[in-house]
Amino acid sequence: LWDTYYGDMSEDFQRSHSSTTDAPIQCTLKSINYYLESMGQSVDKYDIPQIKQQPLQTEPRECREIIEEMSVKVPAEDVAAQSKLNQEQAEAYNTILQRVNSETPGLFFVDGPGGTGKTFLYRALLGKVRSEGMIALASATSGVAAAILPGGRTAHSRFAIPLQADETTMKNMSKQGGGAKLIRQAKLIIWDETPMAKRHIIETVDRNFRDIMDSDIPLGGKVMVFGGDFRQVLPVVPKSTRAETVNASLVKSYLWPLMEKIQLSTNMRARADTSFSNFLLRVGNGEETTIKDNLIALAEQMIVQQTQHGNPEENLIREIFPDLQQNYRSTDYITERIILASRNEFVDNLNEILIGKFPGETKTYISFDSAEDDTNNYYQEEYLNTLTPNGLPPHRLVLKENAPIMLLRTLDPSNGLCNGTRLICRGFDKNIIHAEITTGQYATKQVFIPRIQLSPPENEGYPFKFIRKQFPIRLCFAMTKNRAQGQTIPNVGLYLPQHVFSHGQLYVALSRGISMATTKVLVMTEKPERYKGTYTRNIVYKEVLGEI
Ligand SMILES: Nc1ncnc2c1ncn2[C@@H]1O[C@H](COP(=O)(O)OP(=O)(O)OP(=O)(O)O)[C@@H](O)[C@H]1O
Repeated sequence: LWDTYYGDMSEDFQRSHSSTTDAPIQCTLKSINYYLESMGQSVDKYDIPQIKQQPLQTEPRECREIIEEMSVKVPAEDVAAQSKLNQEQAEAYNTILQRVNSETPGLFFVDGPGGTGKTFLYRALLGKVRSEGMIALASATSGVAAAILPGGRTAHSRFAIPLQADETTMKNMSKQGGGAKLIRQAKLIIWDETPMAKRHIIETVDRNFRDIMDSDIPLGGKVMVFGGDFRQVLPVVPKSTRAETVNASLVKSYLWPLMEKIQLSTNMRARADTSFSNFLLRVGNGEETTIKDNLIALAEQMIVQQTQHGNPEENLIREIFPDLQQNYRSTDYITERIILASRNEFVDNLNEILIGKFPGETKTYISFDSAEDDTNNYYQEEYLNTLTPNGLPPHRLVLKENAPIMLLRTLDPSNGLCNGTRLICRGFDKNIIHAEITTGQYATKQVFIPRIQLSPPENEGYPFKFIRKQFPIRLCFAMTKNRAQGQTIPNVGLYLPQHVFSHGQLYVALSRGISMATTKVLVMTEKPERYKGTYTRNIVYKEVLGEI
């Protein structure tokens, strides 16, 4: 890639440094390194020319990590948030800030059901600490949750966590490097969505912080705020049993009893509809009355009625995307609604119906698929085209201008392009798609998405290395429930052709919404005999919640 694209990548630098041959190379390498570092990588890991060390300067230059952190802007709304905190949030805010100001260790876990304002609290804290000239680090388990926090990074890139961390993983960050210096200087560190991370990962960070801080105190004695909601998605352990999932959870870590628990309980998202927020809490805690097999009743107001004729999906689509033909150009209309389903095949089907209804000219991008090391040509391209492994875009990507899409890879986290970021298509070129970010702090930012090579995760179980060259995006009128975690979406449709099958799925989906009136559920499973009303399954691993 370096040899092929050096000419293009260095064009600007060649113009401004025409007198030397080395300067354009060094500038190009530094510019590539800038992007690699934001993804926890660096040029020295690749077999290309290397960045030369600068001759010693009289004034020692601050490292990139600290310069970058000190330049994170504090949004005015985060400063304003400090005066809007509800009583529970204000108590949490004061307790945490007291530790920051007195420079005493603090190991907290902010627990609160979806919508209780955990993110709101983090943003108020980050705003306060940063506006006083101190360093506060924001991280989250997923890219989307990280992108909601100003200066947020995924915990993996922020703490340089190896992909395969386990009980024995020790050092992941050099003690002398910029990352370690940043940790030492940080007065506050936030890690949102911790319940989604495997405990081994958090324990690896603990070992590393102790090493960096030369301290035996948990997390090196930093003021560390973990937070999240165990009622929502737990760590994903492929093909695991319930006991294995529970064992991978933070509640089973030696760190858990050491954390000071802070509880938030007022649902700020659905504060205008208390019967909805109380219902959500009962669903999340597994306290909603069941009739049998974990079946719970849903309020009639939320049910999408099925007519005898026609597609049931059509009724759900009409409820969530009313008057699509008149509203499709409105960014607010598109971002304020979503249909959630549990499986990719359901999501694909709904997206296909909706893009068909969406006004405008169709643009289709066909992927180029190949199987690496398939010297005998066992796997024909036509066969590869039919595969759509988890997390990969389809072979035929059908789009329209103004249609909603979701990014499937982290391309540039410092500019809001994370795995899971929602966008709207604005224009199409042969090898580039012009889009606008619609979620998080980068909303309204115009970006370009390139066509890239993608492979499924190794545990997808293909006997060959599958490579698809395609734009790393999917349509996003509908998406899987787990992807919606952390987001507030005013009009939520829930598509249930079958019952949910794992912990927290029903709750994550329902708790994205703000009221019963704007949350619609299409239940297509058989009605239980002798019971009136509509029922669906709610699965809650109470053994995890019991530890809180
Ligand atoms: N004190 C507050 N005043 C006004 N609005 C608030 C307050 N706290 C939270 N909100 C609003 O309530 C909604 C939900 O808050 P937030 O996203 O912070 O909840 P959360 O606990 O992080 O939810 P989830 O677990 O689903 O990610 C947001 O729209 C947020 O702006």
